[in-house]
Amino acid sequence: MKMASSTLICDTEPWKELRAHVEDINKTHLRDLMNDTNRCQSMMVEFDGILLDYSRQRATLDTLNKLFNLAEAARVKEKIVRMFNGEHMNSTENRSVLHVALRAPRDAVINSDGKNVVPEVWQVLDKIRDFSERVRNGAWVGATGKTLKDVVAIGIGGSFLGPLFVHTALQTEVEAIEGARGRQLRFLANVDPIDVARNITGLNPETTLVVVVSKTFTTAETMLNARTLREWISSALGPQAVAKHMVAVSTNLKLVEQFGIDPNNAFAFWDWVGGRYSVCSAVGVLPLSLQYGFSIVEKFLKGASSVDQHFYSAPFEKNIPVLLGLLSVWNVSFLGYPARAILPYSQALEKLAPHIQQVSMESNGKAVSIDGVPLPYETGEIDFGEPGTNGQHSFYQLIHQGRVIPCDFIGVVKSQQPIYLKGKLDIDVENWRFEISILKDVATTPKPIQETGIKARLKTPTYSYIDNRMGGRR
Ligand SMILES: O=P(O)(O)OC[C@H]1O[C@H](O)[C@H](O)[C@@H](O)[C@@H]1O
Repeated sequence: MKMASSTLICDTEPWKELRAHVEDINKTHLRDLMNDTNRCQSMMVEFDGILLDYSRQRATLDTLNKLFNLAEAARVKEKIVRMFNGEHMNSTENRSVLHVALRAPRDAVINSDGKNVVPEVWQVLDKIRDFSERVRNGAWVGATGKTLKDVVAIGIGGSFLGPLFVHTALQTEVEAIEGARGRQLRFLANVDPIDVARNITGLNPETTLVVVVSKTFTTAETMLNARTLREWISSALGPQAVAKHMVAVSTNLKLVEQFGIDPNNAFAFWDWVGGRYSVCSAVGVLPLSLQYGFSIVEKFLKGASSVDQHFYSAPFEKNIPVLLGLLSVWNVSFLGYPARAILPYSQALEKLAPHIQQVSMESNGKAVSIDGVPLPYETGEIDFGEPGTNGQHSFYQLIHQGRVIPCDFIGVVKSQQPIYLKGKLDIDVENWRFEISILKDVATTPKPIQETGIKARLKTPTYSYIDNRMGGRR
């Protein structure tokens, strides 16, 4: 089914069918849905060590089919292809949307405006590899000849949250710990002087490298913080020290130069990268390579590229990003649940929720269609979250008491870190068991995770034990 660009999606048949279908779903109970083995087995998808189990969504296989019809009406597949082909999907700015090119293999061909952008991407990645190695092995030194062992990355929004998330996830990873030995990476985002004070406390300008990260190089908070740290360096070491102690990441190399940073020490990215999707550009790769070494960050890029390929080629029934997107639309625009809780049972994923908050809430939740027509329905969810164990002793109470909030439980099968009390189960297994036990009223018994060979599991129970109709647990 085709949709004229000015037609609102809510005027299409698939949308109307889903609207009518809400009634059917309201008559069902998750306990009964969970008794349907065929349904539950069909609602598990695995890719590259990630298992998505969405059997606890308030949805049937019929709901899914209707959502796939909606995706067809919205021409999702066609849009994915157009995006990867570098078409100007960003119609308001008339630009390509090509963050996928940032992690494409060296020999890939991805065109934007008739030019293959992959060689440029790799030129910058090679430059980062070279620069970060020189800083890390002491070939590049500060103004007084000392090795630069600490990095302060200044940036806000997309120039902050993605890199912070990955940094937090790597901090306890065994190989990354080795790469980071003797080094510190800090992030300065807030214009509040307290954030400046916190970030320079304990650092010596002589051994500190400042990375100013800003797509536009005009963001008020970032520029003020950049001037503040420029002053911190030059008042301690003299103005000529800035060249050795400050580098930049930006699409606006002219403004970088005007600020006083040598353009040779600027790491470019491109206007076809949305700020919130820029973690795989120099925005994330430079500070993270300085801290952990390029080879570790390259693994992160490879992982992202692998999910890109999955998103591009997997049929929608097996496509994890597409399924999660469609279920969000179902929950928000049809079932009327405004929020989504992101609940990783892993402290390493502590900063996932703030990152997703920007990626999701700055992208979705629009009041108008792409053609500027006001929308008569709600879009986009309110994302929030914390590591699950901590959330259990905080905001879960409200959820237990009957407010329906779709929850994404993220379990990790093998923790980055061993437990210290010998003879106990691995801590993530404990958490997973807890999750299984709280779902016991509705769950068919999941296979023990040790047997699945899966690295991570993402569950998306819409109401699970949360719904009062289940009788509640607490
Ligand atoms: O990277 P910058 O140009 O400094 O922008 C930082 C942030 O600025 C604004 O808030 C935009 O809405 C964000 O998407 C962006 O990430």
